Amino acid sequence: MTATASPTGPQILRVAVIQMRYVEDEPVASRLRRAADLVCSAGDASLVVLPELWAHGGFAYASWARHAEELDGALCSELAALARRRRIWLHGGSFIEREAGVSEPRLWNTAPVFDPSGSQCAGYRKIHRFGFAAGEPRLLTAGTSTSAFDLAVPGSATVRAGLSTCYDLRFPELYRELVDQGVELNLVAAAWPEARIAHWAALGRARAIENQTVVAQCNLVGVDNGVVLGGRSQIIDANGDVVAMAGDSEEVIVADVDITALRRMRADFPVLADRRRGAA
Ligand SMILES: O=C(O)CCC(=O)C(=O)O
Repeated sequence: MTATASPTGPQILRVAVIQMRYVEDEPVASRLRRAADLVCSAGDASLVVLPELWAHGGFAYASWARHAEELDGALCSELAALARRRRIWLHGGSFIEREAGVSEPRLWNTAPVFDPSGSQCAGYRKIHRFGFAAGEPRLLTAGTSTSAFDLAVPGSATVRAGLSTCYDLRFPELYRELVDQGVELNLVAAAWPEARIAHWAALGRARAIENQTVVAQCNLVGVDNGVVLGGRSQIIDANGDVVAMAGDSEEVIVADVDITALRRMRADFPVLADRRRGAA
């Protein structure tokens, strides 16, 4: 969190969302260099978010097994070093994770998060796999647990962030679980196609409004295995207002998220307290 906060003033978290271009024939190492340059271009943002499978391809099914890495592999090590060098919280988007230490390893679509010391402070394996009978359900194992972590910066608020990936956005019950864990900020990494970009925009606002959380959605642009990726990354406040939005090219969007305003809004309009579980 960049934050300037005094004990009585607003507590502000500066969030940068890296809407990266996916280039099909680019080597993974070059994608990593470009991602690092984009992260460095995010200025003094305290939290930087990368998209889903920006290094391994959201629809590059044929090369997933070849590119898959273990949690302590080269990709995560580079991201950890980057977080440490920049002294930022870095959401690494996601990568194809290979199970360690077995002869027939499972693969997951895994989102790693690093704290400013470079330690991995959270990880999330995508629960809802996209592609129906093909794609992710055929090649990947589904995650089985939600993931949230506390972003803490001396002199400012501690904010609990929840992790989800792309297709997860269509499943509101996941976000209810996260809000029950105290989540105030949802980070969504995606490789969301242009064909359904209206859903991406609307679902992000719906998740923000119904859970009274800030939502930061980070998408790719470019073409992957014939799928045009739609961009339109957005940062939405807990009232459902879009405070930053990208277009359909590579760009970095930044917003100052006001944690004090989020808490005040929840106190003044306490919808979540009126939930009637099992009775509705
Ligand atoms: O739900 C959608 O329309 C897109 C989801 C997707 O592309 C994904 O989860 O990779």
